[in-house]
This record gives sequence, C-alpha cells and structure tokens, in this order.
Amino acid sequence: MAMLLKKVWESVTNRRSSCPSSHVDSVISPPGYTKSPPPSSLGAFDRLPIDVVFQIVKLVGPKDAARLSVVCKSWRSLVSDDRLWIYFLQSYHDTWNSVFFAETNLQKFSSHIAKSSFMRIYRQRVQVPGAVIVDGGSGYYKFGWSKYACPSGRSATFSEFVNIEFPSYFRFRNFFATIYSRMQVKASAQPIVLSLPLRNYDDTESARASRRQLKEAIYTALFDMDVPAVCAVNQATLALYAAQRTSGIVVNIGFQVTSVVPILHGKVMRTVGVEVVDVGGLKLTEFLREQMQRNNINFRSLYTARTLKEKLCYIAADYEVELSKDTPASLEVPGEGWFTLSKERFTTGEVLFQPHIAGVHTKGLHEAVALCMDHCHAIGFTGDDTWFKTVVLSGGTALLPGLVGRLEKELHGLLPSSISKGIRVVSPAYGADTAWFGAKLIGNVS
Ligand SMILES: Nc1ncnc2c1ncn2[C@@H]1O[C@H](COP(=O)(O)OP(=O)(O)OP(=O)(O)O)[C@@H](O)[C@H]1O
Repeated sequence: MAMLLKKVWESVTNRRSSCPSSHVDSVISPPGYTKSPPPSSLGAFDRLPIDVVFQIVKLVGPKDAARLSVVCKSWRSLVSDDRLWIYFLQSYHDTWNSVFFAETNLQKFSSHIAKSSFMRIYRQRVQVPGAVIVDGGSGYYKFGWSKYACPSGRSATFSEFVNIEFPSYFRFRNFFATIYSRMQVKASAQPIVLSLPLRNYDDTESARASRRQLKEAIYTALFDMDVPAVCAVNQATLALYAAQRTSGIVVNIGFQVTSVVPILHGKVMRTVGVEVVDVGGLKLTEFLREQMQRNNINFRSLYTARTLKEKLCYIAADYEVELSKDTPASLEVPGEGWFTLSKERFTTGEVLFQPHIAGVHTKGLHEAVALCMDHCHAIGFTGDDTWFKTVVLSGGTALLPGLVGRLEKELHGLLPSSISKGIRVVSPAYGADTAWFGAKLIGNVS
C-alpha cells in the first residue's frame, strides 16, 4: 500500500509541471449527485482498474484528494466524483454523517440556493464556522454548536424562565442572553438555528396570529442582540429531520403535553389537524410519585421519582398480562438510598395509553395517532397513501422501553388493515435531544 501511495505522489509530482493547473475552488459538478466521467489519462495509474485508483484516493483522505484535483484535468475529474466526497463526509467526521441527507433532502426546500458538488460542500464544512443551536423545550432547553456531536448544555426551562412559550420580548432576551453567556459566545458572532415549541396548532386565524406573535417576539429579541441570522423551525419538523425523513407523523411526548403532528415534505399539515393529548413527562413523574406515596415508599424529592421513572419504568406489551406478573427491580438514587418498584414500573407509562388511570380525561396516545392517520388517509391529497405510515417518536418520555412495539400493536388493533398495513413506529434516535439534532442538521446545510 505504501508503494502505491508513493506512486500516486510520484505521478502527481511529475505531472504537476506538465498539466495545466486549476484551483480546487473552480471545481463545481453539474447539479445533482453525480459520478464524474472516467478520466482520460492518469499517467502510470492508467494500468490500474479505475475502481482500484478510486480506492487509493479514498485511502489518501480528503486533504490529499483535494490536492490531487489541482494536478491536471484527469485527476481533477477523478477526485471531483460526488461519491468520493460523500464517503469522506460520512467516514471522516462522526458529526457530519447526516450532511448527505441534509444536502439531498432539505436543501431543495430552499430553491434559491444553487446545488453544489459534494467536494465544495465538504470544503464549506471545513471552512465555515458552525451555528449556535438552541432547542427551547418547555421542560428542558438544550444548547450547543452545530459542529459538535451533542448539546453542550441542558437545563430546566420551567424553573429558570417559568414559561418561555408566552411571547414576551423580555423573557426571550433573558433566555437567549443566559444561553450566550453559558456558551461564552457573543450573540453577534454566529447565526442561530432555533427549535420553536409546538403551540397553537390549529389552522384558525387566531392560532396563526399567535404563532406569528411568538416568532416575532423571538426574532426581535435576537436581532436586537445583533445575531447575524436566525432560522426558526418547529420542534416536530426538526424531530422528523433528525430521523432523516421529510414526511411522516411525529409523536412528540413533551414535558406537559403530547402532540401528534402530520408533516408532508417538511410542512406541518395543519389542514389535516394536529392531535394533542394532555399527558407528558411531568404527568408520568407525578403519577409515579402518587403511587409511591400510596405504597409507603418514602423519598424526599420529585427528582427521585423522575430518576426512578427514567431508569426503571417501561411500557407493557400487554397491560393485563403484565399485571399478573412479578416485576420488581431496584435502583440506588444517590443521596436517597435504594428503591424497589414493582407494578409501578409499567403502570406509570400506561398513563400514555390509558390516561384515566391517573385521573386525566383525554384520549390515549394510540387513539390520537390512529385519528391522525385516519384524517391523513381521508384527505389523501398526494395520491401517495404511505407518507403518514411512518410514525417518528420524539421527546425524552419516548425513550421508555417497549413503547415502539406497544404503539404499533395498538394501531394495528384500532385501524382497518387498509390503513394499518405498512405502519412503522420509529424510536427517537436522540431521545430528549431529538429536536436539537434536527436543528443541528439544518445548521449544517450549505
Ligand atoms: N430515559 C427516559 N425514560 C423516560 N422518560 C425520560 C427519559 N429521559 C427523559 N425523560 C423524560 O422526558 C421529559 C423531558 O423531555 P423533553 O426534554 O423532550 O421535554 P421538552 O423538550 O422540554 O418538552 P416539550 O416538547 O414539551 O417542549 C422529562 O419528563 C423526563 O423525565
């Protein structure tokens, strides 16, 4: 292998003087994701099959591949191949593995941006500084950099800012100023990609006005802080992008409520209707606390109940069958001691499907999703009856083990086979940080 690489460089050095040089900047492939035509002559490398030369270039890496492009037209043609740079994007940087999806699927939503070659896209990734990413969840906000693998910080929104969803200019100024100071970055230095909370879902004039008001308050607060560019997208659409899809139904199990959001080609289908269930992560924690108090399990803080919920609870595949089983499990909570839960482990999550057991009078999660699918099917505007059959879960509570299988099972039980055939429930790829990852993906689009 060392010999082969040596040969590449000898060939490069010999030919650099004889070939007309060109700069990497000028290399732009035709629109689309293309394969370059076979190069005319690669000198000594002509004796090797082109696939082998291609493999060698993969091995030399992106930096040296870019250098090869200035040797002559033949090498430039070879190393401009989109497949090579897609390979580099996906293999050389853990945090860039979604760039290919973003560039091929999300870029088309901004028709004014001309398509670039993947070689150019790669170079932009190296040169352009990242964006600040903020997911202002109603329970927990997450912030960080688009170039980083995960959020650099998370904090409880409700305890610090009471409720950031009410469009108050000063509340937003305070919220963003806190984040910029924690990130130790000047607001004017970076663009920001922001996830908007899912509120006022309806397709009515007053709901539209209230969404506009929320956006305006956010934009005004940010531009008054001299932020150079703002991109704000709703949480559900970002969760869908994080699952590398642009159409489907997003089920965001939020802090206070659960939203079932149909999205087609990146657009929330408000005409179909967004279903809202008044159960979220907080309700489950409170219900576990009540059960523990009832069963004389002593603890000091609500955070203990939350930890036990996150570490020991699950969703039963069949609630009635589970009730007849012995299901104890124990966990040590630092500062509080050991706790053992039994039936509480699955009765807590069952509130999502049977809210009445926690005294909440609303439909179950499966019923809300089935209703949404039924509406999507009835409207049927695309001629494609499959786009709504992928259900993408998001939010921390969606991490409860067993949720995917149970939701699929309930949907098959509720819907006629014409609708339920082909349904797939997708677990949240990034749990509570799902919207943050969707925003990061947008922050990385050229
Ligand atoms: N592994 C887990 N299992 C169960 N629940 C979890 C887990 N991880 C986090 N949660 C719960 O998820 C909830 C927080 O979720 P998340 O951060 O998605 O809310 P949010 O983004 O603030 O809400 P919203 O979508 O309403 O803005 C909390 O109730 C937390 O206890």
